[in-house]
Order: sequence, then structure tokens, then C-alpha cells
Amino acid sequence: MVYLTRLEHFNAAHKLYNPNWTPEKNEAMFGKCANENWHGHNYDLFVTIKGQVNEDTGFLFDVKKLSELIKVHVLEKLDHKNLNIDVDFMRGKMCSTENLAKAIWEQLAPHLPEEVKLHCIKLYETARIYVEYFGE
Ligand SMILES: Nc1nc2c(c(=O)[nH]1)N=C([C@H](O)[C@H](O)COP(=O)(O)OP(=O)(O)OP(=O)(O)O)CN2
Repeated sequence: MVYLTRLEHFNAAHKLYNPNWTPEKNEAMFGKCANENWHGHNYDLFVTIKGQVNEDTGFLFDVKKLSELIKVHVLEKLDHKNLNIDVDFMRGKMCSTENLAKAIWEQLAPHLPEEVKLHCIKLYETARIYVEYFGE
């Protein structure tokens, strides 16, 4: 089994705010991340796929094609967007790094060829905070 990773990048605005809670409870839970006028992050997205190497190409999968799939199905929906407002697949969800990593998996996995499996979505929200999601 070979694991292959592509690093992509996007930036987006969000807030951590549960609309079912009072402003005070949100402030107590999320602090400055609950600021109603949003804040932004430069996200780094590591997409790792796994499978067998094709003898003819020497590739598990062409990383340029992987990059294009990520661009079409993920980055174009997230980059320079407000995660709470603009992104259909985040609607009704808390816009945490955990939920965003899971949602990115759900967006991307169905578009990979059958012989290639998604292994991990690793999403850095800041240089010091990241989530890894393995699909379960
Ligand atoms: N479990 C989670 N906890 C937190 C998340 C999250 O997605 N999952 N997100 C946040 C905020 O979005 C917040 O903006 C994180 O940024 P920040 O506090 O600036 O992060 P750093 O620790 O990297 O920066 P410092 O300047 O060192 O504080 C909060 N929690």
C-alpha cells in the first residue's frame, strides 16, 4: 500500500457560534472566536490517498488530477468564502475545524477513481491547530 499526499491551501472567514445559545453562552464557550463580525484563517489542507502503484505509470494516481479534483469539489466552494454563510455543505453545522475536515472528506471521496481510496484529510486551521479525519 502506498500513501500519497497533496497539499492545498485556501482562506476563509467563519465564526464559532451556536444559534441555539445566548450570546453570553457563546462568548463563554468560544471566546473571541464567537465574534459576530467573523474572523479568518489561512487553511492548509493535506489530502492523503492510498492504493497500489500502477506498473505502467509508476503512479498511485496523478497528483495533478488529484489537485484538479480538490480544486473543483472543495477549494472553489471554500476559498475566500464565509463558511457559515456561503458554503452549502457547511450549512446548519458548527464551522469548527473538525466539522470542516469531515465535510471536505464527504465532498471529495465520491469523486476519486475506484482503485484509489481516500486515507486522510488533515486540515490546519492555524500553524498550531490541525485536525486529521480518517473517514470514521
Ligand atoms: N476543537 C476546536 N477548538 C477550536 C477550534 C476548532 O476548530 N476546533 N477553533 C478555534 C478558533 O477558530 C480560533 O480562531 C483558533 O485560533 P487561535 O486561538 O488564534 O489559534 P492559535 O492557538 O493557533 O493562536 P494563538 O495566537 O496561539 O492563540 C478555537 N478552538
